Amino acid sequence: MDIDKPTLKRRNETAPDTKRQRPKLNMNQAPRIPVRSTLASRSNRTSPTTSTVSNQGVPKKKLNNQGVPKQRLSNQGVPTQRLSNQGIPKQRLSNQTAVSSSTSRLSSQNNKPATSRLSSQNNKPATSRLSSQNNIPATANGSKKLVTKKSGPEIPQFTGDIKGKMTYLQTQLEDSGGQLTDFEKLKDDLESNVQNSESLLQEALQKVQDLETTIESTRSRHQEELTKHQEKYMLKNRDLIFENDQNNTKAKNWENELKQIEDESRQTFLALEEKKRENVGLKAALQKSSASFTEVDAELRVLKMKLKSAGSALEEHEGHVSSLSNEWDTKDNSLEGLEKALFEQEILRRKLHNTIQELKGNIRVFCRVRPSLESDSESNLAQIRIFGEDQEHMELQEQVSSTLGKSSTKTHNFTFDRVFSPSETQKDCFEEISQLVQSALDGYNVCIFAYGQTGSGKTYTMQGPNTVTESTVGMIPRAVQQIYDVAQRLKRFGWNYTMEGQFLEIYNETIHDLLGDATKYGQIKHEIHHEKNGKTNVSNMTTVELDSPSKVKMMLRKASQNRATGATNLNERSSRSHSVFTLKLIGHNRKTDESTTGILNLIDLAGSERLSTSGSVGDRLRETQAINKSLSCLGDVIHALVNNKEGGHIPYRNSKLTYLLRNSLGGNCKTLMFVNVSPMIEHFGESLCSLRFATKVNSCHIGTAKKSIK
Ligand SMILES: Nc1ncnc2c1ncn2[C@@H]1O[C@H](COP(=O)(O)OP(=O)(O)OP(=O)(O)O)[C@@H](O)[C@H]1O
Repeated sequence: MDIDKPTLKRRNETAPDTKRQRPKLNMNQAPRIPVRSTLASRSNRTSPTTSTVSNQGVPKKKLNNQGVPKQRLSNQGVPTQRLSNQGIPKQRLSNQTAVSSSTSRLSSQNNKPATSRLSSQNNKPATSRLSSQNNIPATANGSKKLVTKKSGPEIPQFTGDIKGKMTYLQTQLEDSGGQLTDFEKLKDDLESNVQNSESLLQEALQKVQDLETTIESTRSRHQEELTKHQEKYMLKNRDLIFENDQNNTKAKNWENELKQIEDESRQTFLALEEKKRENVGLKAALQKSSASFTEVDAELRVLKMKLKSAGSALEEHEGHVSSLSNEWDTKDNSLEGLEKALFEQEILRRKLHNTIQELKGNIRVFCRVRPSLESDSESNLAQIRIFGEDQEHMELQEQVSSTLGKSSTKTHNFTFDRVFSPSETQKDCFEEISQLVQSALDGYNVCIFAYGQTGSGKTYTMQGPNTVTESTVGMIPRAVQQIYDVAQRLKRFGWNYTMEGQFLEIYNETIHDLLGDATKYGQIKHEIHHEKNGKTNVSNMTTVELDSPSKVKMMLRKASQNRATGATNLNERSSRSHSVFTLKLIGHNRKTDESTTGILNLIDLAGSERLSTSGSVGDRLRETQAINKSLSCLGDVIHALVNNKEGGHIPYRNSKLTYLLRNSLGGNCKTLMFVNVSPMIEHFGESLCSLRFATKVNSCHIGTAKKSIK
């Protein structure tokens, strides 16, 4: 092996005396990493994408413990594995080959060969330096002979001088020790170089990162600006389109206007032409007119004269009108006087009317015989004769046979206030009772009720038939209509009336509200209360303000729907309850400040047939018993009123009906009873019973009615 070969590697292998050849590395001249070129290469590598950059802009996978990318370090000439712990493994540093390669790599960073650099530090070529340090003569000199060994340093062969050999080896060992120290120093230098390089690298990375951030922010700013410019451009574009549209519309409008103006000017021109022609005509007419003006002037003068004479005639007429006006004033005064007199007359009429009513008696009985119906047979008609000056008598003939079988005619005579024949109409009946309705308006308590057997015509009389017409309408609607009419008439005398209506039925001694909810019958209790001022109230009742006659129709319809009806063998539509319609009339006279409250009760009693003829059983039997009881109580009350001694007991409380009518029967009240009878012979017995009951009532003279005035 040639130890003079100028490479460190060879020198190490041959292990020559390197004591004085130790490479002296000047730290100031330590190899440096050209920052600029590294940065350039880094930026070239990192710039295409930001996705490989970690938070700090350095790809994570490439960072070792000290944050230095392994690959990059190796690129800079320092192997990655050698940088563990302090960057350079000791075992390799002891190996000169490793140092040599490291040095050569470091030299390559300075673009210089390692050997030449080391040589330059000593200003000598390395090989020559080493050979000079060894002071060993080259083989060519032949003074010393070197033995070449493959492993370990070559030892010169001394032929007999062992001591000299030892000294030589000693010297060489010392040299090797010194060389080792140099290498260790070199290693330290290299390590510090590596550290410097790392810090430089860190700096460079930081700068790269900063640059990347700057690039990123610049890019996003540019992007933003670009977006802004684009938006601005779009808005501007839109505005321009809009402006363009508007301009187009304007241009179109101007075009239309221009056209219109053209048309107008053409028309104006034509009109002007026409006017010109007219003007010529007018000029001609003016000439004509001025000629006739003279004639008109003369005529005007004549007319003025006529007007003068008409003025004097008008003055004359005005005088006449003034005298007529005076006459009118006088008549107006007398009209006022007449109205006053009429008002007084009305008061007098009321007084007389009620005096007559009182004279007629406060309880009156009318009998009404209904006509035979299609369902009745002609041959079964009873012999009934009505006669008397006021149609007040009636005679019923009955064929009786004696116990011996001899047949004879028995006559039954009755007298009432009025007997209505089957041919008499609803209107005829109402004429008679309208006087009592008037009394209710005057502030009296009036009670009109219909009594009779089932099917005798009570409901027909009080309300009318099922399908009602103007001629068949019953007493209740007629009474309400009359009250409306009279109330209207009385307005001129200062009277103002309000009307309230209630409709109830007494079924099996229980009160039901016929204007209420029929499904709640039995759930709501109705109590009768009599106040000290003579008023009667029933609790929980529906009260309807009757401000128009049509409301009465509605009310009657609802009541007839609610009314309990049941079939018996006497009448297909038999009312099994008493129905009581109560009309409260409250009047006030603003002229005299007089107030009145009248009550009109219109009652349709339940059928009065006897138990034996009704053929009722079960529920119907109980109904009939309740009806008969209340009707007999009514008879008892009337009987007691007839025989009334001052403070005598009147059994009003014995039935709901009599208790309800306490203030409408007797004392201050006017009572009218319709006794309805059937013309049929088969009902003869029941008719006789009804007529006898009515006679009993008719014989009563119950006190003197008193008006309710405040
Ligand atoms: N004056 C009359 N003119 C014509 N038809 C009448 C007259 N009076 C009664 N009627 C008819 O006789 C039938 C029985 O009359 P209504 O129902 O009025 O008897 P009622 O006494 O009220 O019987 P109930 O006690 O069952 O109520 C009905 O069809 C009715 O139209």
